[in-house]
Amino acid sequence: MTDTKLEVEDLSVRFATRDGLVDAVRGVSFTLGREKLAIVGESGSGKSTVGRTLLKLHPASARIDARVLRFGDTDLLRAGEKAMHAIRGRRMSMIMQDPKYSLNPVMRVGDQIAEAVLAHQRLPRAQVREMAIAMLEKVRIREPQRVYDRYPHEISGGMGQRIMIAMMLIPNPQVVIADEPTSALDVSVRSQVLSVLDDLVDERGLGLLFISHDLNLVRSFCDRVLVMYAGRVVESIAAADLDRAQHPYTRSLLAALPDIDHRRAVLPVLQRDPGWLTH
Ligand SMILES: Nc1ncnc2c1ncn2[C@@H]1O[C@H](COP(=O)(O)OP(=O)(O)OP(=O)(O)O)[C@@H](O)[C@H]1O
Repeated sequence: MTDTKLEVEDLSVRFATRDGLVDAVRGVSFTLGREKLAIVGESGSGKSTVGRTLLKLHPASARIDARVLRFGDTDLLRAGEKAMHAIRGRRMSMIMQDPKYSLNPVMRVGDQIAEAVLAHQRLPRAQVREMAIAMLEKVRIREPQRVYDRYPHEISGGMGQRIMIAMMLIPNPQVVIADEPTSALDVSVRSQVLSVLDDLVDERGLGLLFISHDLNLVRSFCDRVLVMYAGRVVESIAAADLDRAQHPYTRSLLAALPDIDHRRAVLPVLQRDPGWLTH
């Protein structure tokens, strides 16, 4: 791993709710360099809260504490709204699960990319169109000239997700947070989106924080894995070493994965241990 882009030390996020305080993230530490770092864990373990906190997209009810929360040379803890506005979507971007909610349904996809280009630089109309088409090619969309004129409902989920990635790339971000970017896609298009993300890390040298509940997927796609349980990182491990994971929670997640070669009459049930929180 080279050049640290994100540094997180002892991050805690607590929400004030009507039913009391919720400790969503507890003492999480990690760094992100030029790599694909996964955060895995079951629903409610705090993965998305970590991602949103880095962009300070948390609701007002959240209380954020950390010893270090740094993006490049910016101290995110002290960064005000103006500084965050300059970072969000420019230097650090987020890809959400479902592109349908992010694309404008009444605007042609090419025009949406062109608008994103124009938001960052002033260029003549024809050149903007050329750039938008080049971005579509970059995310491996075939017949980009035709796709340019389509509306979001006329394209597939996988194509929509790649269009979102194309838009996100325009300002050349250093860090991308992808929150379950492929869970709404079927398996055949999932690999197209993953290979586009893979190229970005290789070619542009960006850092990818890949949030997922799918241990099998991150095992083959990511370089390192943080396993979260009830707000804590219980294990941090190279993806290639997952089979040698030490923590009982990681081991039970692995044991619960379906195995096509060994059918089981009874599916394993994950047995929880209160001691996991103190490991
Ligand atoms: N705005 C909020 N107000 C109150 N509690 C919240 C808020 N956002 C998240 N939480 C709580 O924080 C905890 C962590 O939620 P988070 O969404 O980060 O988990 P997750 O691991 O990303 O789950 P999922 O995979 O379902 O998205 C949960 O208990 C959730 O209910």
